Amino acid sequence: MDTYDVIVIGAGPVGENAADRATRTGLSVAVVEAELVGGECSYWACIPSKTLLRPGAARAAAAAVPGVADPGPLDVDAVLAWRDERTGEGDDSGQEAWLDSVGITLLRGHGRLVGERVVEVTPALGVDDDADGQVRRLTARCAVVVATGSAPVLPGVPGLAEAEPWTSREATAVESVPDSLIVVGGGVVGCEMAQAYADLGSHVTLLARGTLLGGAEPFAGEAVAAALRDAGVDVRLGVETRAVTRPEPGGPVTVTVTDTDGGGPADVTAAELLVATGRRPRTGDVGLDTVGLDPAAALTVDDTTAVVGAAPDDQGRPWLYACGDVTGRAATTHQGKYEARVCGDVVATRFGHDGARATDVETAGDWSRYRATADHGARTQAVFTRPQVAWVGPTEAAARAAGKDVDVVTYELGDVAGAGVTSPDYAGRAQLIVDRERRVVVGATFVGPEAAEMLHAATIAVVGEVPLDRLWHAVPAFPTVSEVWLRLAESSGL
Ligand SMILES: Cc1cc2nc3c(=O)[nH]c(=O)nc-3n(C[C@H](O)[C@H](O)[C@H](O)COP(=O)(O)OP(=O)(O)OC[C@H]3O[C@@H](n4cnc5c(N)ncnc54)[C@H](O)[C@@H]3O)c2cc1C
Ligand SMILES: NC(=O)c1ccc[n+]([C@@H]2O[C@H](COP(=O)([O-])OP(=O)(O)OC[C@H]3O[C@@H](n4cnc5c(N)ncnc54)[C@H](O)[C@@H]3O)[C@@H](O)[C@H]2O)c1
Repeated sequence: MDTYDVIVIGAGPVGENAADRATRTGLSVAVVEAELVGGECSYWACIPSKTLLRPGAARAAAAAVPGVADPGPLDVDAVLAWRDERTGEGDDSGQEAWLDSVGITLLRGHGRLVGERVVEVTPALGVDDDADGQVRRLTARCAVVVATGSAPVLPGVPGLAEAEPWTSREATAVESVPDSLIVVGGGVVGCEMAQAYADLGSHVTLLARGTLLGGAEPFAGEAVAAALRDAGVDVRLGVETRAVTRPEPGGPVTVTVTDTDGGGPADVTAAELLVATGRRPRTGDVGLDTVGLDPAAALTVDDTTAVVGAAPDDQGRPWLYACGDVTGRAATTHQGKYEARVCGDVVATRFGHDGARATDVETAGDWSRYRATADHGARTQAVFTRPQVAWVGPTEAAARAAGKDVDVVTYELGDVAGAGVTSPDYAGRAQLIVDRERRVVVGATFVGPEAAEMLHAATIAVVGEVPLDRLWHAVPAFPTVSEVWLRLAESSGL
């Protein structure tokens, strides 16, 4: 039996980071990966989707400025080639070399708990495993970290599974762009992919059962819906998908919808269908039942990333940890990697060779490196549509639902001097949610060109709980769009 101090199941961005931090006090760490080191994010999610979106954004930015020649349509082959270059065409040898360089052992195969601190690795389909097809048993002296990510959810619509729709994997790995595409789901994947495929020349129909980007402020989804329509996307809000038919495999596909208020039915036909109706934590085949946990549920963790409900080791220390999509806390790479840094540091300190510091974890405060506190009030998200949407902390509705007494301050980005010199038709909106009593920013949303780049200032204000009176002294440069901070402060009474 192979023994390591720490075993991480899943070498996505989150597992890699947890493993890296856990090595820092001298612990030996192995990661088990069933597919590609780098996970969903590197090959089928963040990186390919952003490379598919960036050329359209760059073209639009150029077209919005007087004096720049019409950039014309995108060169689709060149866009796909850039996507391939950025994703390494599914070659993870670079990431494998990085693991090696930081002293982490990679074991290829499917990892599954078979008891307390014992992990079985079985050969995974299509993976060149390290044990010649043999099952290996590994023991963790200290801790096991589950970082197995999430998988797309297909709703139980009649005919949908038989139609073999795309999930985000097929949409981001596409080799030729279909003439027309139906997207079911108005969340982040649905909106970003509708944008990308419209940019790439496909006729896109976006079917959303509610509004767009339901997790964001309503004005954000409204702005994205309007802009997608301007870009030629047929955006249908408030429609329920009832049935799907695809008579010939690979042939045209028809989706039957009804209005959620009772209208319809109506048919929409296209060359391809993408289903983007959410993801669920990948917990089903990780052996959670062998350690007394529910394999059908997300792995609930406390702020040290220890799994809630797992029995501690014989010294009373938590041995099972989880971070990233599998916890159901947040489903973004940056938030997952933040949890991974906390997880790795907790494990390294609790079990590391400098045992004298182990109590640091127990005595640490909320904003120490040993607590994933930002997961609660300071989660960030950026959506790379046009306009971009970026937010930190709760929306106004979520803040009020949580019983917070807040003021809401908004300002149109187009009215800021920096906007006028960025492009003549620059438009967007910034909104702050301000705790009325403490006069600190608890949430912020930006909608507009490159809004994602404006987010971090707000994140610092929220995490730092910077009072508005002090923010007043953070002077934005002229003429930048960030001058909106000054206008927002004025609007809040300064
Ligand atoms: C289309 C799309 C675009 C996205 N764009 C962004 C973006 O721009 N920015 C952003 O922050 N987030 C984005 N996300 C979300 C982001 O991809 C995820 O939050 C992130 O990948 C989560 O990382 P993870 O390591 O938890 O999981 P994953 O990236 O899913 O990695 C988990 C790894 O575990 C492996 N694994 C699973 N089970 C086992 C097992 N039993 N044994 C061994 N290995 C196993 C998997 O093979 C995988 O490599 C996007 C998601 C999608 C779908
Ligand atoms: N830029 C980014 O950070 C980025 C990009 C893409 C994805 N992601 C992450 O990936 C995760 C998954 O994205 P997603 O868009 O699949 O999920 P999501 O939860 O953001 O959106 C799913 C959408 O599908 C709708 N839906 C659910 N069931 C449906 C049904 N039966 N019929 C029609 N619509 C239905 C929901 O109402 C919702 O609007 C998100 O949590 C997101 O954080 C992040």
